[in-house]
Amino acid sequence: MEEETHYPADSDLDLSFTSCTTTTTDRTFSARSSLARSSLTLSFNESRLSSTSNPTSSSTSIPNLHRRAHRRHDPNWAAIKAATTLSSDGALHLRHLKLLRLVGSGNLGRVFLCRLRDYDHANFALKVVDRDSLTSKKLSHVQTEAEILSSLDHPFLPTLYAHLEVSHYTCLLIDYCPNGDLHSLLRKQPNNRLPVDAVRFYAAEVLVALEYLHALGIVYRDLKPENILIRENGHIMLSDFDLCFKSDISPKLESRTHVNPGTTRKRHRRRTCNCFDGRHQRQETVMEFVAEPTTAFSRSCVGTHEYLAPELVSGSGHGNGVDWWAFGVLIYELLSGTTPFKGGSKESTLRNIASTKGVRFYVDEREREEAGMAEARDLIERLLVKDPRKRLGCARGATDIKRHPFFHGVKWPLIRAYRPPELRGLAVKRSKSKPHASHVSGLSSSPRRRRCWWKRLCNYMRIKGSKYSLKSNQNYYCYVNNKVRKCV
Ligand SMILES: Nc1ncnc2c1ncn2[C@@H]1O[C@H](COP(=O)(O)OP(=O)(O)OP(=O)(O)O)[C@@H](O)[C@H]1O
Repeated sequence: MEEETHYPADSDLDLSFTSCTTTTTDRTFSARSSLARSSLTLSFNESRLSSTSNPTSSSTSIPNLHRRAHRRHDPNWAAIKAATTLSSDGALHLRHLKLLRLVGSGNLGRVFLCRLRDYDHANFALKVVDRDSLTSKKLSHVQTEAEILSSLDHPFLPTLYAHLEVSHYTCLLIDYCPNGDLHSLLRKQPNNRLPVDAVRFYAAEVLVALEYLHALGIVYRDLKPENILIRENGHIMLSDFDLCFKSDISPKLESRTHVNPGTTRKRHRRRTCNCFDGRHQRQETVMEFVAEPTTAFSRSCVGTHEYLAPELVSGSGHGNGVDWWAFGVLIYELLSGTTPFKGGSKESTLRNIASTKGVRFYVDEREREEAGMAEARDLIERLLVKDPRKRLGCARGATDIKRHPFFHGVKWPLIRAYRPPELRGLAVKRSKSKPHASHVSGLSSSPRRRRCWWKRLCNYMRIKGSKYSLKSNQNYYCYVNNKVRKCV
């Protein structure tokens, strides 16, 4: 079926943004919005980003992001560049876009799927905000979102292709995510929960995105599955930056000493004797880059009830620790289908968060045995520490969290190349280039799973009657090495 399209002219904005919604889209949207949890804002003394745009003037602009390193091969930029080359003033205008359908609405505005008029192969999302219908506080949220979007350059965060100020509308052109959000995806899974491997994949990507935001001094403050969108390639894109808080950061290099019994590295090495077993251990001093806004401070109570950190609920002031708390709630929800402090009402949820009671897990035996579950529970317990000073991530940020055993084996620099999980209701378009050999999950396979693979491989070799017989003291890697040597 052909999609209904509408070509907006800069002069007929009111018509363009109200006439192209189809009944189907409305149905999809209302189903999603009834389940999604809304964010709250209770501002006491907000320090907001200063606005650079003039909201009354009509203007069009394209941020100069395409010069940035990781955008060089982005086909969407190529399409935008082609469209603007033909434009008389070299800028992108609303008339260059055709709106295909409404994909969702939020507190601030509506989001449309759109394409460039003359370059049909690239999809974009256009967030349209009617400034006339917003209060001054919501207007400041729009400005915050626009400014933060324009400063981002990361694969797990949106790219702002254009920021159009036309009449009383603010339009932000960003990447379109056809796979919806993680909240809707979770609801499509058996028992509303994801397997541990899939949780590790999404958690690792969110962690890297938060690390990047924190390095820019941005505290996200609205982490929840509804704000984690899934791109066409199955990787994530954090969205919704209107509740962010920007602080000054002072990146520093910190030295950390860690004990490594089997290290062969020569750098900064010192030998110590273990008092308990008398064995020699090596102490390594590693220099680490820490760029977390650990001194950021805001008193506003913003976020979504079930994801609010205790210091947000009490209004005692907060920093980047609220994101690490929400990160713990997120992992809990992805694993169990519910949030850890959820009560019968919003008030009782807030009471549970503010109480001294710790996190409790309700998992059945089968789930308890799932490889990685124990590590996941340990990580959650360390993140959901009510005192932010003792919470994992609050002292040195993502660096400490990445080191937790739940993420053991994840090769962080290769995170973009990991194969996304295959889940019910998720249609992932595989890239032509070969993805990294291991899925994030496969890297930290349990000894039980490795034994299982090993057994299967032995059976297979027996059936094939291979001349490369496997002895029980050989492992798979020895086998592969032998085979390679013989081939040579
Ligand atoms: N880039 C995108 N691709 C696909 N869908 C999107 C995109 N951005 C937003 N959406 C969808 O549009 C809806 C509203 O978007 P968004 O949350 O950004 O609006 P908002 O006004 O900031 O909402 P909120 O009430 O959460 O502040 C959401 O359901 C979201 O899933």
